[in-house]
Amino acid sequence: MRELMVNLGERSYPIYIGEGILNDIASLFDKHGISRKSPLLVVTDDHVAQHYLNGVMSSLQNGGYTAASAVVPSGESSKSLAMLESLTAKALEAGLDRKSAIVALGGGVVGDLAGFVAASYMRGIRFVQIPTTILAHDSSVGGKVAVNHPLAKNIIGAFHQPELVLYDLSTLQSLPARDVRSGLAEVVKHGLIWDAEFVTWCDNNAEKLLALDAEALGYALYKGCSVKAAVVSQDERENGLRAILNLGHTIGHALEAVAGYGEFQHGEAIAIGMIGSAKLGVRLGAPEDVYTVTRRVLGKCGLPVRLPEQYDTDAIMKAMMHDKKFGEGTVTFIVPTAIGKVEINKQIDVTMIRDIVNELKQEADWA
Ligand SMILES: NC(=O)c1ccc[n+]([C@@H]2O[C@H](COP(=O)([O-])OP(=O)(O)OC[C@H]3O[C@@H](n4cnc5c(N)ncnc54)[C@H](O)[C@@H]3O)[C@@H](O)[C@H]2O)c1
Ligand SMILES: O=C(O)C(=O)C[C@@H](O)[C@H](O)[C@H](O)COP(=O)(O)O
Ligand SMILES: [Zn+2]
Repeated sequence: MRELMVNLGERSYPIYIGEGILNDIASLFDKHGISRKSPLLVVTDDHVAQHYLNGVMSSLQNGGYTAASAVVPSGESSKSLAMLESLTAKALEAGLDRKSAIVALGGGVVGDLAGFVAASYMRGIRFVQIPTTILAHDSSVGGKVAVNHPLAKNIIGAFHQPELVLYDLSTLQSLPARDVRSGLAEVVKHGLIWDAEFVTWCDNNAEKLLALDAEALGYALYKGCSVKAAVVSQDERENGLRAILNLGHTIGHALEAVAGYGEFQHGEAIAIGMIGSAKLGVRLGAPEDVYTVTRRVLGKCGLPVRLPEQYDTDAIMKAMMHDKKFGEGTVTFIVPTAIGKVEINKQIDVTMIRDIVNELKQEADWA
C-alpha cells in the first residue's frame, strides 16, 4: 500500500492507495479519528452499489460502526440541488450529528455531491472519500465539492477537505471502458501541468492503462495523486497556483453545460479542452510539440480530440463566461508553455478563444 499526505496544517490528511483496502476500512476510520459513537451515512450511486456497497457496509458494521446508506442515480445529473436536499433528509433520518461522517463511495459525481452535503450539513461535518473511478484520483483529493446549476458546472459548492482518502485500486477492474478512458484525461493532465517525464511515460504506457494493467495503473494513479496533493498543499483555495489544475476545463466545463450534463463524460470534455489549450499555447509561442504530444497521448488513451460540429460556438462562449476564472473583466486561462509546464495567463483575448473553439471543430479524429 502506498501512502501520500495532503499537507494543510490541521486539515492535513492521508491518501492510501493499494489493492484490497476496502476490507480494512473500519480500522483505518478508527485510526483517523472517525467516531464510532455517531452514525455514518455512506453515499453511493446505483452502479457502484451493485458491486461494493454491501462489502463496505459489512466492513463498517463488523468494525463497530453504525451506518446508513443512500444510493443516488449514477451520472452527472445527480450533482444537483435536488439531490443535496434529498441526501440532507437521509442524513437527518439516520440521526447524523456534528461528530458524524459522510462516506463518499464512488466516482467524482458521488464525491463532489456527498462532499457538499458534508460541507453544508450542520454547517460542516467530516467526510471520507472512497474513490472507485480512475478520474476520482483527482476528485477525491483537494476538497473541492459542489453541485451543478443548469447554466454552470460546479457553481454551488465549497472547499471542504476529507478526513482521509481510501483508494482501493481493485475496484477499478469493474469500470466500464468509457469511464476508464475518461479518467485517463485527468491522469494525463497531471503530467501536462507538472511533469514532462510522466507525459512520456503515459505516451509509452497508454495501452497498459487502457487494459487496466494493475502495475501501470498503480504507478499512474500514485503519480497523479502526488501532483494533485503537491499543488493543493501549496494553495488550498485557488488563490494562485491551484488554477493550473484547471487545464482544459474552461472550454471543457462550458461544453459539459451546453451539451447537457452527462452527454460528455467529464474527462472527454476536458480532453477536448486540453487540445484547445495546447493550440492556444502554440499560438502564443510554445513549441509545436505541445500540441502534437498532447493530441497523441490523449488520442492513444481513446479520448476525443475534436469538438463535434453540432455544438454552437456562441453557446459555448456564453457558458464560458460563467467560469470561475473569469472576473474583473478579464479571462484567466491555463496555457501550456512546454510539455509539463503551464502558465496562468490573465490576458487572453476572448476572440482568440472563440477562434480556437471553431478550430477544434476542424480537427481530424484520432486514428
Ligand atoms: N472535486 C474535484 O476536484 C473534481 C476533479 C475532477 C472531476 N470532478 C468531477 O467528477 C465528476 C466525474 O467523475 P467520474 O468520471 O468518476 O464520474 P462518475 O462518478 O459519474 O463515475 C463514472 C461512471 O462509473 C460508474 N462507476 C464508478 N465506479 C465504478 C466501479 N468501480 N465499477 C463500475 N462502475 C463504476 C458510475 O456509476 C458512473 O456511471 C464530474 O462531475 C467532475 O466535475 C471533480
Ligand atoms: O482541484 C482542482 O482545483 C481542479 O481544478 C480539478 C479539476 O479536475 C476538477 O474538475 C474541478 O472540479 C474543477 O474545479 P472548478 O473550480 O473549475 O469547478
Ligand atoms: Zn476535472
